[in-house]
Amino acid sequence: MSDHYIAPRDVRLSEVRAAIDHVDAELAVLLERRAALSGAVQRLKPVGGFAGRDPERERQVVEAMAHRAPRLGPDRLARIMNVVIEAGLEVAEEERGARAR
Ligand SMILES: C=C(O[C@@H]1C=C(C(=O)O)C=C[C@H]1O)C(=O)O
Repeated sequence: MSDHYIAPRDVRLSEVRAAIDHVDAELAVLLERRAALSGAVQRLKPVGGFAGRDPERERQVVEAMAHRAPRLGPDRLARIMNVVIEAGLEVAEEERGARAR
């Protein structure tokens, strides 16, 4: 076997990793867009940011996503979306602080 031999499994691995990189690139764009939309909502609400958190709305978000992501299921999606939502609220609060300065 030469040093340049690439096992079929490795080809497959790099292909699948490339597919993951592609999905992650899309995910990053969607997460950035979601954070911007969440920031817009915070500016429209009477009480925005962490103080205006709406658990019922967050539950609805997860429930809707669970229909589209049955493999992940509602419990894992709730954990994922909690992090995503908190990240959006953090960005909104940082930007609000920057605007106030
Ligand atoms: C964006 C909102 O504010 C917060 C952030 C949410 C989100 O990122 O999906 C959902 C509910 C709220 O906790 C909203 O009330 O719709």
